[in-house]
Amino acid sequence: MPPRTSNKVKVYIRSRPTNNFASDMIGIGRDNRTITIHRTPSASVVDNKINDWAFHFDGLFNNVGQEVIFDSIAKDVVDRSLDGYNGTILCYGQTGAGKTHTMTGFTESYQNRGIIPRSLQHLYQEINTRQDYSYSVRISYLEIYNDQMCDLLRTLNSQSDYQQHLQQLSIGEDSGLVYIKGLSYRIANTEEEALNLLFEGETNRAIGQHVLNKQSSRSHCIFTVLIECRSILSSDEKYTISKLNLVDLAGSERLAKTNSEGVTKREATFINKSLSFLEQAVLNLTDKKANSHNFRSSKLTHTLKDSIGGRCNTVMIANIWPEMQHLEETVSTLRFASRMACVPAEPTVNEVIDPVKALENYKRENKQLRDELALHDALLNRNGTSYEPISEQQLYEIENQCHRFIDGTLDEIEVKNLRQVQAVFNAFRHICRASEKDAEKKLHDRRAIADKYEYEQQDNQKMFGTNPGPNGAGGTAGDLDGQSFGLGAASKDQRTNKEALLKMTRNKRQPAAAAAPTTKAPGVQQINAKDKASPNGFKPTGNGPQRTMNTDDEQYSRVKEPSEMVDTKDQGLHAPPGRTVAFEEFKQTRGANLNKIYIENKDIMTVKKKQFAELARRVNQAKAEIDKTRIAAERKKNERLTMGEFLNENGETIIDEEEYELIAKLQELKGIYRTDYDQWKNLKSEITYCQNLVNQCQNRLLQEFDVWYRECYVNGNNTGAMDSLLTSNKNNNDYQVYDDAAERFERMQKELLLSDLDSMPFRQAQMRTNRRHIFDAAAAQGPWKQSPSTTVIHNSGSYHRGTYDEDQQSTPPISLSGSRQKPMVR
Ligand SMILES: Nc1ncnc2c1ncn2[C@@H]1O[C@H](COP(=O)(O)OP(=O)(O)OP(=O)(O)O)[C@@H](O)[C@H]1O
Repeated sequence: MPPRTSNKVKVYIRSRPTNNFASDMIGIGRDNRTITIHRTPSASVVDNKINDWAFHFDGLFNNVGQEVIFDSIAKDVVDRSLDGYNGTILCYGQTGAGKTHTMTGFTESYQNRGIIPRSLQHLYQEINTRQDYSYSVRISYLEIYNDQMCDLLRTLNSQSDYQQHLQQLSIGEDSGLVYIKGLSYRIANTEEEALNLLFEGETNRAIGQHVLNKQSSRSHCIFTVLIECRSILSSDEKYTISKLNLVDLAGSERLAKTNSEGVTKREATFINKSLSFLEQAVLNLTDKKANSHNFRSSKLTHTLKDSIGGRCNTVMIANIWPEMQHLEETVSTLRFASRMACVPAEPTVNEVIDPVKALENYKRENKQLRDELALHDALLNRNGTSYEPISEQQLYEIENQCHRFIDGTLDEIEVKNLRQVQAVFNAFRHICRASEKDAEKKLHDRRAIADKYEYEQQDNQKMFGTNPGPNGAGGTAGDLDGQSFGLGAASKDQRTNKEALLKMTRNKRQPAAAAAPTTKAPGVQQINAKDKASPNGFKPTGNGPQRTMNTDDEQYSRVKEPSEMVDTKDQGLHAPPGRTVAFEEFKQTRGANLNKIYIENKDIMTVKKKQFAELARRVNQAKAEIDKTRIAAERKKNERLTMGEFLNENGETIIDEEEYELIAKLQELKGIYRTDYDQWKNLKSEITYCQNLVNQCQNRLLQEFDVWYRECYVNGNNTGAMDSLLTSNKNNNDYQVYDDAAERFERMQKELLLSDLDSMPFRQAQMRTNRRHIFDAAAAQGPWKQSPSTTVIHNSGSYHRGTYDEDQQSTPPISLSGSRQKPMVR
């Protein structure tokens, strides 16, 4: 066994003197640190239990007196508590093994007094020798009975007092330190006062015992000495507060063995429960990953949360009763003790800062520094330098100077001391923040204007010429003033519907229809029929009856709707459909094959992505399972190690079935994990590949659509603007298959505008002019009769050039299927 490392809880074994020492079963090593147990297996019963153990501790005490125990185990803890370290000494073991004897001893026999009275004696003796420090000692005595706490230093006159006090305490925590609310801490200036408190507590405990149990101590008792230590010599604001816990745990017992009944059984259940919580908590302390919350599972563990290991100097004495009939209990005590021996402990001094003293010190230091500065200035003949705090008035003046400095009306800001330098910096910061806020507000206002402008612009583009005309014709779309390009707002019912538009657009490009103007698609005929009665679906002047919308009417009005730029009232010009609509059509015609491949690829990718997600879930699940199993296996291994390893004749380690199963399960899980993980990785590359295919399809689709759109709607000579529009959009990373070119164009414009708000009016005007040029160029190519002198502003807001005869208003102004149909560029 390797020697025990010092940064662990120290554990000692004390065996109760007996004439029946089971020497054939219990062996004590010569080093007085090792104890071996050998249990003879029962001949009649098949017994798979372990029968041999070897435990290694910090010390073993057999047949030694109280003084040796104190000097060897407790003295150092008491000394260190005077140095500011928290200390805990706790006695653990089966009932009757000598815990109370070790901790308290016989209160009536001085020679046989236990650790507590000896500690108190040593404590005060030591305090008297430490002349440079002032100590204040306070004492509390807590009993935990049936998971209820009782303050043993309260005056308890009767049994009912005892029961009443059980209810009055609760446990609190502050920055990881545990305290008992309501527990009294009594000042003890001398050893005698402290012993008085110990005996008072013992008396109260006896009152409790009288009512609640008549046998051994059936409760856990924590005698706490709180030591506050301040230096007398130094004015240091730091001081130490340490807590010395002397714990006498209730004895563990086996219910079956003691045949406990009634109250005793209930007590034993509570004791065993709290001790097993303690075991669990100790086990968790040895496992870094374990949750420290289970300290709260019982009053005992919660109270001792900051007193076992960690920053606390902890020592445990495991009391055993080395007789044959107590072998089971002895093994169980030793096993718990060996677990405790694994709990890490790195004791640290509990230093506290006294705020009052700290303030006094700072004030003194401040004064000294000022005096020194004054002396320094006097030596350098620097008069008039003040080190007083800056007044409000001075601050105002400094800020003023900073403003003037920024404006350029002041060349220098005069500063004489550090405070002023800081004040100047603060003033600059203040000014900077104020102007930032101001700029933000201005930007916000401008953006609001820009957005509004942008919105109007978009709206206008969509509804090119859909405003009610100046003649007041209800719902008539057109220019507001009847002179310009007619950007206005369309009413809702005038807006188009995609399908209708698509239908109409297709009809427009029917080759047969294009060749023979007289052959019209049914939809077209229907519209024309309507046109006869009411061209445009509106009454052209304000005098006629208001338009009533029926289904056909609606359809017609949709066709005329400007949002997709359909032709208006005259025979001749036609606006191209929006790119979204055109794209739908393209996907069903020339781009059908490509679109099919695109959709197929996307579907495959979707399926793969689903598989990918499922696999990822499985991989994660396997990982979680592995982690869980690994923790369990490690815990099992630790248990095995702390109990001492057992080897077979070949020198191989023997492990129990549970641990074996855990290891096997771990291997199996790792296999599953590896397979799934490999699959997951393969699928990941497949998805990347599929994504590339989908992207390629998308791009192809778009490229071919652009070509097709140009062929169908843009005349060869007029493609410049459209080209630039398309090209600029292609460079945009956010390019979406379903994006309308116009929308992208708008977005680009918006970005430009937002980047330079001052240029907004200029750019808007430029856009409008460009549009006009494009339109002019497109219109100039038209096969219709051109008469540049005639300019017609249609109700739809679109603007056509060509022959227009007012008298022809009764004839349909638009022939969607005729040869005169001419797509327009907007
Ligand atoms: N080392 C020892 N030397 C002399 N007597 C001892 C020693 N250890 C125990 N005894 C005696 O054994 C008896 C039981 O001891 P004690 O009450 O301390 O046990 P305990 O572990 O506190 O039991 P419980 O958990 O039931 O309170 C007492 O009479 C005590 O004096």
